Amino acid sequence: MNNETLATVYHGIIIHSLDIGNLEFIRNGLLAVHPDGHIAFLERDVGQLVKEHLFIIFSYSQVVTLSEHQFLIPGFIDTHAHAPQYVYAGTGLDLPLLNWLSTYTFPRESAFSSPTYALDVYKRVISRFLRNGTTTCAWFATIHLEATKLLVDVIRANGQRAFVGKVNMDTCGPDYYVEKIDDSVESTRDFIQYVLDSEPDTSKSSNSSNTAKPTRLVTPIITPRFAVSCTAPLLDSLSTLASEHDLPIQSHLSENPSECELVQSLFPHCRDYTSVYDHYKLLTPRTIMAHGIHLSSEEIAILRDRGTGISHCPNSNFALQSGVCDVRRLLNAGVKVGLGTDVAGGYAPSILDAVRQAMTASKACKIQYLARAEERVERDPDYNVLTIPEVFYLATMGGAKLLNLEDVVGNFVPGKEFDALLVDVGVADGPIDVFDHDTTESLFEKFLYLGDERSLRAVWVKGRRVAGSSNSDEF
Ligand SMILES: O=c1[nH]c(=O)c2nc[nH]c2[nH]1
Ligand SMILES: [Zn+2]
Repeated sequence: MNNETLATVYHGIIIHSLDIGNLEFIRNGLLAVHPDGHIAFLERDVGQLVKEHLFIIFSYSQVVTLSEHQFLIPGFIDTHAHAPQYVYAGTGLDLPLLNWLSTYTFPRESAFSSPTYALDVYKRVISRFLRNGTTTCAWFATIHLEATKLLVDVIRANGQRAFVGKVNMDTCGPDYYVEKIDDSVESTRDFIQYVLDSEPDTSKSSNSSNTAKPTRLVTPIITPRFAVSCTAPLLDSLSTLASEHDLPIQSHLSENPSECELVQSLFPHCRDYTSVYDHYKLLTPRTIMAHGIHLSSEEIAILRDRGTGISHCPNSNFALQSGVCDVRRLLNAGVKVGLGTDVAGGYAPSILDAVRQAMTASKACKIQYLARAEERVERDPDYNVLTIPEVFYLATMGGAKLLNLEDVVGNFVPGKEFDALLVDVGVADGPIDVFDHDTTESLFEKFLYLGDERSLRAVWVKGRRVAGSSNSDEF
């Protein structure tokens, strides 16, 4: 029997979110992964007898016993990132959104007309995100069909779970980076077919036992860049495409005050920015809107009623001086929220960074609230800063819910697929020092604030090891 046909049983500390604010620490857990990548069972507090005889009880499985400074957590979910923008991540953060787009973004994205260039960049960005523990990502590509197909190929070859969108933009762009509406729609249609045909949905034919329904690893996603860059007929055609193929949708919403004013002037018949997308039937339970910083209460109510969620991208919001998104307000209103890196408006290719900056953004909201209480009083007079369990939830289960993958990934409920990270806070020459007073809880918190790719010994998607700092024989 070779390793591929064996179940794997992990024994040790397992940490995951059952719900927002309900973080479960399992100290003496057993988690079994079926060879097809599904979680077969999760046992809490296994007895001494089982612990001592693991290798006999599970003689038909590989048994992995974690050390005291290691723990398993669900893989991170990045709900918003731009793959081509990785080439200038960490540069060009001196301008606000609209100037930033025309000065840095459009020139760089236009270079993806070259498939060879695209292939080289896409290999590097996917590998970088996987090493940082991003097991699922919602990607924006560029307007180029061939390059976007290559992004799908690279993602599949590297084993990431992903949503990939060919970007649509037929107006308000520079001459060198704008599409004709018919080309935009036709190439999107071609792209959808490419992704669907090259990975048939196995959910109808599977007879795999004890598992949730199998899902595709890469899903096409309809991607109008934002309301500024799409004409009304293009928005119409894209919503038709999404409903014809029952596909998710992603875009940007209410990121920057000048952008909001521009949208209002381009769509004077709509009451506000959110209503533009609503008018063109682009707000569905499968829509992910990045940012949502400057929303009125009415706009938030529309999002909640449509089941549309927000990808919170705090690094980008600070870096492009866009504003501070009040996540507590969105959560209180019942809007779904996940975290996004928004590379390269955000400079860091890591959801650990998004966790940290989400904490800082929440504290900035509180500070703002304290300083200007009379203006914000009707928002939430008892403003509560986000907690570690809440932000970890946003990085895992919250992202899964936003992407409608909550039955597939996000935590370790049996039947879900094993997308996971093996964290080692004691790794030699790593970013974390462990002291005698440390507890499992404090080490988990240190990992969230101080950890980096060295702390991730193994990264799995659907049970397949796709990255990690240990050599692959070890895990
Ligand atoms: O952060 C952002 N990045 C982008 O590429 C973009 N395009 C429109 N709006 C945007 N916001
Ligand atoms: Zn973005």
